[in-house]
This record gives sequence, structure tokens and C-alpha cells, in this order.
Amino acid sequence: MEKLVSDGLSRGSVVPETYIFPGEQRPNTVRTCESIPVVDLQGGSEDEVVREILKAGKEYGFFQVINHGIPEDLVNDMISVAQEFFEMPAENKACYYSEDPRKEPRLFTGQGYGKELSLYWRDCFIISAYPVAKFEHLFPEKPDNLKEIMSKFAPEAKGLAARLLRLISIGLGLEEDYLTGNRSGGPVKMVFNYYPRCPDPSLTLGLPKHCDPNLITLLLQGKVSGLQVLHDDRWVSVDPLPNAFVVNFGLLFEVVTNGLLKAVEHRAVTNHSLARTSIALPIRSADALLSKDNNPPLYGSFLFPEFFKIFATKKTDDKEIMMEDFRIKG
Ligand SMILES: O=C(O)CCC(=O)C(=O)O
Ligand SMILES: [Fe+2]
Repeated sequence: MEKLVSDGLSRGSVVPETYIFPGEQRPNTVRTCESIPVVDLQGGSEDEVVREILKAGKEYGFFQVINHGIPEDLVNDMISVAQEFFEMPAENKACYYSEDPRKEPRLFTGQGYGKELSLYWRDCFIISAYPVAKFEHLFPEKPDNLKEIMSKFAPEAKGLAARLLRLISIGLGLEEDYLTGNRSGGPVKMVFNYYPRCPDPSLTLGLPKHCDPNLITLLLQGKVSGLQVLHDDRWVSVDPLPNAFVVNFGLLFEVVTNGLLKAVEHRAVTNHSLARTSIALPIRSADALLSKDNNPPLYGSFLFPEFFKIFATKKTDDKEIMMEDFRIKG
């Protein structure tokens, strides 16, 4: 358990060698004069909201969604209790710690990819959360109210994901339930990320540059900034907004839309004075998906489990290399 960043390293005053990223990957300049688009779900007619989502998706691959209807107290409680989970004494978390990716729920840390294998300044807890009735027996008993808050939060978040997928389907000219139902209706996991305070954020990364393999990801990032999105070859910081979810398109969505809505690279930087907790909800697909435009197909057809198996073995942050096995070579 001393392996967890939250259980020791963050209390030290130097960054251990294994966590130092090579120079070219370290966080450097960030564009602060710009931010990713904000979509107000109550800010106009359905057509207007659909247009804004599609525009944000095409330009940035990311947007923040506000006025989504999930109560602010519930969202704040979810982040706070997730942070409390990581900040519990080691003995309360030990039963979840595992280095076996098949174990669930699972608490783990470090882990690197890329040739250099620098370790991430992040602890992570992954748990299936929805449908609640199927998984609640796995929800941690401690902190005391975690079970209750997760049980309320997971269906709300799943509902928001379904609402967004419906709007996106409309925007793409598909039937409105094209992306919901069987195509995204499987169980939903919650990924709790914890980035403890770091003695020198200029040397470390909580998460290095990556694309998500999902259809879409919903992310709560609490009040501490740290998420950065690659836009026009520069990193843009995603400023936390009260009661907002960050939404981004994953690699699977890029395939489904034949490259129209792109999976954009992002990363998480660390913070010198504050720990940061984020919660990701990867919305995946249980079904085969086919793109429906008139352009020549860029990708072959495949089932999600097949895609994810290959994705998980690719030790790279390079999107082109990651997708090469799925691309139709012309
Ligand atoms: O913590 C964050 O802001 C980013 C998390 C993320 O990118 C992920 O979980 O895939
Ligand atoms: Fe991500």
C-alpha cells in the first residue's frame, strides 16, 4: 500500500526519479486566453443546443455542459466523498488494492506507458456503478456515505449521458435513439482519479497525453484545475466551472462518425498545493456500430470488446499508432 501516491510520496519534498517525465512530455506552457466551449442545456431550443454540441465536438472534441439538471449538492457530495475515499487511512483501502486489471472494484496507482514508463502521479479506483441494483453490493462501506451518494449519482449521470447521446444522434442526422439502447446501454463504470499534491508539478503528470477509447466520457473535475486539452498543437487548460460536466468524444466515436467528431488528446497535470479528485464515466458500446455518411469508410467494422482488447495492449500515446489496426488502408 505504500505504493499509492496518496499514502506517502505526496508528503515528501522531492519527486522520486521514477515519477519524473522526460523533458519533452513535461507540462510547460498552457494557453490560458482560451477555454473549451460551454454548452448550456437550457440555453436555447433543442436545435440550438444540438448545433452547439456538434460545433464544439468538431472544433475541440471537448465541451463543458451546464444546467444539466443534476443537483449541485449531489455533484459536490460525489466529488468530496471520492476524495475522502483516497484520503482514508491505508488499512481502509487495502482490500481494494490490486495489480490485476481484471479485478473489480480495483484500486491501483503508478502504472506508466510509453517507452520511458514514467509513473503517473495518480491513484485510481475503478468500480461498476450502474445499474445500481446489480453492483451496489460492491460499493465501499467506507467512507460512511459513499454508498448512498454513488447510488443516487450513478443513475443521474447515466441519464445525462443518454440525453447527450440523443442530442448528438439528432445532430448527426441519425435516429434519436441510434446511440442509446443496446449501443451504449451496458453497465457503466465510475473511474475515481486522485492526484495528490505534488512537490514539483513541472516534472510530473497525473495522466500523460491520451485519447479515451470510449464513445463519450463524462468527467467531473471538482474545483481544482488540472485537465488540459490539445488544441491546434497547444495545451488549453479546462477551467473548473460550478456544477459542470466535461464531455469528450472517444476513439470509438471517431470511428462511428467516420472521423467527423474526433477523439482529442488530453492530460492531467498536478498541483503544488492542492490534491485534486476527478470522476470519469466512460460510456462504451456493447454493440457493433457502423458509420452512416457518404464518404469512403476510414475504419473497418469491429465489436467493442475486440477494439478494447487491442487498445489495452498498445503501449503508446500516439493516436495514429493506436488506431492503425482498425483503419482501412487505401
Ligand atoms: O482527471 C482528469 O481531468 C482527466 C481524467 C481522464 O482523462 C481520464 O480518466 O481518462
Ligand atoms: Fe481521459
